[in-house]
Amino acid sequence: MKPNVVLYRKIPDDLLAKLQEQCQVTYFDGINADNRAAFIKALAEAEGVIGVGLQFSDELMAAAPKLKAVSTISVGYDDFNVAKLSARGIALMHTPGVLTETTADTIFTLVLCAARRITELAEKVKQGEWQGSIGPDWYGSNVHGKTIGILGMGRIGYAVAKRAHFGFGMNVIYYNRSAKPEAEQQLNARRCSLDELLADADFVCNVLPLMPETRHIINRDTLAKMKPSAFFINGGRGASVDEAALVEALKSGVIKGAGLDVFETEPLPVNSELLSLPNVVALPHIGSATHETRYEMSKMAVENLLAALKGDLTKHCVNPDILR
Ligand SMILES: NC(=O)C1=CN([C@@H]2O[C@H](COP(=O)(O)OP(=O)(O)OC[C@H]3O[C@@H](n4cnc5c(N)ncnc54)[C@H](O)[C@@H]3O)[C@@H](O)[C@H]2O)C=CC1
Ligand SMILES: O=C(O)C(=O)CO
Repeated sequence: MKPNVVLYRKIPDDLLAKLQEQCQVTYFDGINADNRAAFIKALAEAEGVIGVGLQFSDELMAAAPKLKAVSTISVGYDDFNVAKLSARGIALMHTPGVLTETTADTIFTLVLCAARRITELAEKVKQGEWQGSIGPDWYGSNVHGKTIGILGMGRIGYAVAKRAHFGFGMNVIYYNRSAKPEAEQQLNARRCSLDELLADADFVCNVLPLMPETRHIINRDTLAKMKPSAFFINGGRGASVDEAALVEALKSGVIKGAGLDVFETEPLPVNSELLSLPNVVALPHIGSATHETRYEMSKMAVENLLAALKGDLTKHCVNPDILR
């Protein structure tokens, strides 16, 4: 008999067909207040779950007594409690690698947009405010030749650093829990302490995964250690930043500006003070959002789930130790 699978995010038709060939699929086009009860009911028979963008709470875990594998269509897996999944022998699969370069493109775009005030000034042009030759009040800051500090020199951190080093002649420093010899050899990157990075970087760029140690790693104290001319870029997770402290730092000139793809609450509430600040570039969590990359992520997530349901945890499994 085919295993029951609950899919809670739209995926391309050919990938849905592939999933349906091997599984009995119950599909939800995202979970909201109207369909949550039906989703919870469907979980009762689910051996597999696949989707993204939903906190997989204790309530949902309890509603899924037959669960064997969860496949998130993302590389970040902070929506899941890995320890609790492992304790129940449930495999957690994710999508590393396929989104690395696309996400690095987005993050570097934020570096450029924040430094050169692209969105702010483009808006002024549209509003008819470009009435003469521009002066220093519309100038930005150089990117080339500056120092970029990468928080989290993993797959995406390295891809951002590669762009900075080869494309823009930037000096690369990084904070990571282990040394990254490849980055040091290929990009002349220097590993340093968090404090050193904050003090030296012109662009502090967060690509750390969200976990208890990294929650609010950017806060009032760490922001105060940055240069007043520096920019903070967030391409990791919103909750790595104390957003109230960031707003304060941006308003009071503790730092110069920010480029943000991720937020503590998503979608970013329309009354967020961040939106009223001219020195903030805010994107709607589009790090990996290209047609090509989102297709590859869905494909990998489907393949991951099918493999995990057959007991194959050799690829893209967060907790392969459950087999021991
Ligand atoms: N904005 C977006 O759309 C996207 C955001 N992301 C975020 O980026 C994160 C990173 O993705 P990858 O680079 O693929 O992951 P990765 O696992 O390759 O890199 C993470 C790096 O952070 C380091 N690290 C982890 N915890 C640390 C700690 N407490 N202190 C210091 N270093 C620590 C690891 O050693 C590793 O080098 C994801 O977890 C996700 O949250 C990922 C994709 C898209
Ligand atoms: O994959 C992730 O972790 C994202 O944030 C979206 O691509």
